[in-house]
Amino acid sequence: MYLVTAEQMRELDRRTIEELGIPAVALMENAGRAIAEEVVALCRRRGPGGGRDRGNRWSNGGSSGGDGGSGGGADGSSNGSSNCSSSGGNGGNGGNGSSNCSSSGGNGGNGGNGSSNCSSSGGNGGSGGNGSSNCSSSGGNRGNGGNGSSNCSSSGGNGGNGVSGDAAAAETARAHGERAGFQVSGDNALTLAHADAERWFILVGKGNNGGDGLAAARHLREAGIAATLVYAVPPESLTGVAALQRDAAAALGLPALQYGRDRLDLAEGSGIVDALLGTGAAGAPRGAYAELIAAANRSGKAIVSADIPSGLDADTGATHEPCIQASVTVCLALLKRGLVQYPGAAAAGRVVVRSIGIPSSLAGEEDGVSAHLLTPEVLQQRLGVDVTRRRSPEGHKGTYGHVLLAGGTLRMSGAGLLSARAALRAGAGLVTWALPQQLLPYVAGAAPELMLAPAEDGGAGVWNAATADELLRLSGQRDVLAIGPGLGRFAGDTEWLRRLWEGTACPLVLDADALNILAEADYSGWAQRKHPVILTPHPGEMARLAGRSTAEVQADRIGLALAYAAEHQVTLVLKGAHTVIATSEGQAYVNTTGHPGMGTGGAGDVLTGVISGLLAQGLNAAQAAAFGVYLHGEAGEKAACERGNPASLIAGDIIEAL
Ligand SMILES: NC(=O)C1=CN([C@@H]2O[C@H](COP(=O)(O)OP(=O)(O)OC[C@H]3O[C@@H](n4cnc5c(N)ncnc54)[C@H](OP(=O)(O)O)[C@@H]3O)[C@@H](O)[C@H]2O)[C@@H](O)CC1
Ligand SMILES: [K+]
Repeated sequence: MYLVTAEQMRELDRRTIEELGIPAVALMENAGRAIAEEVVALCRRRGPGGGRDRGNRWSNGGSSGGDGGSGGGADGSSNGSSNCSSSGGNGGNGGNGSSNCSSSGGNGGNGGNGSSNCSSSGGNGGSGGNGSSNCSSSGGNRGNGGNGSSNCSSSGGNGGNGVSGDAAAAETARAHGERAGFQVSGDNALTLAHADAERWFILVGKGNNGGDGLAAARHLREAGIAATLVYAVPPESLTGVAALQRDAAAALGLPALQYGRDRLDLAEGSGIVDALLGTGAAGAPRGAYAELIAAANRSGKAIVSADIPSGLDADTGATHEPCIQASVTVCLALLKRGLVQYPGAAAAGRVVVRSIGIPSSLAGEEDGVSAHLLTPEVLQQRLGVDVTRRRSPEGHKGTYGHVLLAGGTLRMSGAGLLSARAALRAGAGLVTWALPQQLLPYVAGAAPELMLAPAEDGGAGVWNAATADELLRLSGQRDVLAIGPGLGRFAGDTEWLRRLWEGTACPLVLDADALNILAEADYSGWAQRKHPVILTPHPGEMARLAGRSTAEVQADRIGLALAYAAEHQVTLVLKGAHTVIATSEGQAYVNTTGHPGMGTGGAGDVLTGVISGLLAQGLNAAQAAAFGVYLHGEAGEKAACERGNPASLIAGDIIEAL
């Protein structure tokens, strides 16, 4: 999934409108419809008078899709493309071809062959037919969809067999005197059982984001939901397509208030659509915008944001004061970078990316588009990683490479051990841990699979500058050198690192104190390396490397990581929630795996080991960094789950979950 800046999004809008000839108002119409569908989906999830429903996950695609697994488990295995979600009940079986199944309270039916959308609310979904089929069931049992194009819905009772496009079958039925069951449904995505209990305020800004909100208001009204417009500015000040939407809403008689002129209590509604500011926002919200945002947050009502939460910097994820705290953000066309970096990711709540007619293939043609959400698809298709980690039947330990790790001191021996063990679990054929000699009696046998290479330490149990010779010799027969976990600082460490940087003919992974050494050295003057370098700083280490404050690093993680990687020709792994991987060629990947329980000592050492282990197996720097981060986060999730309470997670658990 692409991640774009506001500037890149504007360019894609422009090309869609000017080069493809798709009118701006059509895009806005689609945007409004998508927002309305997500409001309806939220209303369905929480039920009448429900709570705020704040979540935090990304999903892609159709209405109400992707709210996986609250309650029953989705049984969504299907061939082809399938989105299954289940809330309270069991998701049905996805059929062949494209299938969207959602179930709320009941059992989802079986998706049929071809394109099938099945949703079930309170009852059991039936089987989708062959061909294109939309089935929904509310309160009763769903009938079976027929062949051909079929729309079936059932409310309260048992659905009959859906009318199908198979004329011959219908004719046969008539010939046998049977009366075909007949079902007509409305627009399921905009159907809400308790619509009359809902009253939404639509906060409308001056620009196109406001236009999206106005279009959404009309669609909500179609769904039977009362929608009241709240203009932040006099409606007359809207221009262009937003003004068209204003006029359409007025012609339909949608009630409209103007902030500051009319009485308004947002707490009187059941939810709020935030269409104040989008990608055209500049700086902190001003005047009526700021006051409306603060009032919306105070109201305690669910907020659905159009495109981005108003008050968020769409590029960096920084939040201005005030910034909307959304339950759901309906991100339009392509995922904005600011929605995947904290604190923006928290302000956005659950992010749903909805297509509005801007082809994502246009993004692929743009040189400037350089960031992606790190998903299994991106790993496989963009980075060419075999995510199955398949082993060759003919393979042996020599096939999977040899890691040399330099780290650990008497007081920080565990960091080296964790890193070395993680390299083994990542699949490296062999791992040699080079360590100060004094450590040997304490760690020998701690991990029998490891090879140990004691370095002369003069009895002090710490590293010294003279060990560079031994490391250079050892690295000659190894596939990767990782330096840093538990390394500590020592006299002459800058020169020591320079010799290893310049003298090793294999990829280099630098972490922890190796990064601190680098931060103090002017390493741009060191000889250029033929083999790649991966740096794995946490925000504090990144701040030292870049000569910034930690707050500055966190304020624009993607931008800074990209700039640093390009300037220093390294692959950079900027750790933290939603770790950023930036390559020297200008590609950034934002990780989607991980768990708050991973904030524990040694987790970073484990990551260094995993990345090194992957490099040893022949992955290139971008592949190893990205896949390593992904696997590390996934293992953390699994380990946190196994522990029961994430606070109990320790770094060793992550290794065991790999
Ligand atoms: N282009 C398209 O075809 C499509 C675009 N789409 C949608 O459009 C959105 C982008 O729309 P946009 O460019 O009109 O900007 P937007 O964020 O609505 O508002 C800018 C206005 O707000 C004002 N303003 C700015 N900063 C402010 C502040 N800090 N505090 C207060 N006011 C501030 C500023 O007014 P000014 O101060 O300049 O008078 C300016 O006029 C995008 O996110 C998506 O939702 C979709 O429909 C798909 C098709
Ligand atoms: K918004």
